Amino acid sequence: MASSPEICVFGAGSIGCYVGGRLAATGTAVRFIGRERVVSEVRAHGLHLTDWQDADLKVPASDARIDTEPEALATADLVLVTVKSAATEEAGRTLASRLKPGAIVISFQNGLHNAQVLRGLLPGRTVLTGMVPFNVAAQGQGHFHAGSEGTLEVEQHAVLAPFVEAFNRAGLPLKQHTDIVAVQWAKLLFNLNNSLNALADLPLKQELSQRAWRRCLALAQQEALAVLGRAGVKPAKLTPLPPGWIPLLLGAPDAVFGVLAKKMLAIDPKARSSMWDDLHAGRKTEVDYLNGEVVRLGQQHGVSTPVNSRLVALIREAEEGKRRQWTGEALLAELTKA
Ligand SMILES: NC(=O)C1=CN([C@@H]2O[C@H](COP(=O)(O)OP(=O)(O)OC[C@H]3O[C@@H](n4cnc5c(N)ncnc54)[C@H](OP(=O)(O)O)[C@@H]3O)[C@@H](O)[C@H]2O)C=CC1
Ligand SMILES: CC(C)(CO)C(=O)C(=O)O
Repeated sequence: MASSPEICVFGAGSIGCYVGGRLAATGTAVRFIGRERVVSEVRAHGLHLTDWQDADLKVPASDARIDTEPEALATADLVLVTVKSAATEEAGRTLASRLKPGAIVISFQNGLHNAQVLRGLLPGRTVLTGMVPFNVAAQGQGHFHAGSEGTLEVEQHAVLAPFVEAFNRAGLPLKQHTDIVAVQWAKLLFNLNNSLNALADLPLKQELSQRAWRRCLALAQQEALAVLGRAGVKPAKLTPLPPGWIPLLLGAPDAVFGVLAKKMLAIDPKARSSMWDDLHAGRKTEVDYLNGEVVRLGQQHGVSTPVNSRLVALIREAEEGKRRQWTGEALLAELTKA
């Protein structure tokens, strides 16, 4: 490896442009592979990366190395896979014939099995699971804004050593974990809100400020926690409260929640879930990889999961263009009769 490593982002969208953009803006050699729409946007405007605190970084268009062709994979020391879950298999096939010897891969995706899918297609390679806790919204003209807090997490491994400094410089330190499955499940418990946020058609802050929507999330999480309990999986504690207590907090009246859960509501007022982004753009969502995982694990362990099953069905309906206008109260009634 050259003294300063080269990083390639595969799937230049919200997460890829934000994480890769911050690395590029702070002196790391980063190349991006994405679709034509994003490629022409970044070639025209460069990248502008901001966050909910005071980060404000830029990569001028002349320095933004982005292409639709995957040539950059041949020289990368580290590849960050940031496509949506349904695109992971195709990504793996593209990486397989192009990665240089010794290149490592991190899946910075939601869901549970993306790294496993990549490993299956990349035998002999080191593929690590990563987790992005914060929200990133594409604002247009190459501007990507992180609207909530959190630290990048990744499966602990010695191969990460040459890259640690680059992530530190970017202000995105990598927190390494020995039990990444527990971290993934803890994140998935939060991602059960992605489907609710998409059905609510509201910014996250507004949705989570309403008790009825929070009670829907509490139902989905309680169901998931029961399944995890039966399966013997203990989700990691990513917040001051352990995962088992969060449904209780979610059920609190608005005024109490506003005081006790200040951090949970510290979200950019315009931020929405990545599943809302997908529905809004007419794309298939990741619901099968989120609520669908609860349903599958429930089936394996004989635990019924009517709430998450119903949410999967409602999102599938919305994907097919049969989107209903839900209030939190109406959805809560629908889920409690499930
Ligand atoms: N956005 C967020 O706030 C967060 C997202 N996540 C997770 O991170 C992952 C990425 O999400 P996000 O950044 O929002 O997704 P985006 O859809 O914004 O970005 C992914 C990009 O990759 C492109 N892509 C897919 N396949 C290829 C390919 N073969 N070659 C080139 N480009 C490709 C997609 O194009 P196309 O659409 O045409 O396929 C899309 O432009 C997901 O798993 C998501 O759940 C995690 C935390 C927060
Ligand atoms: C950060 C969070 C939980 C909400 O934006 C997310 O992971 C997503 O939108 O997919």
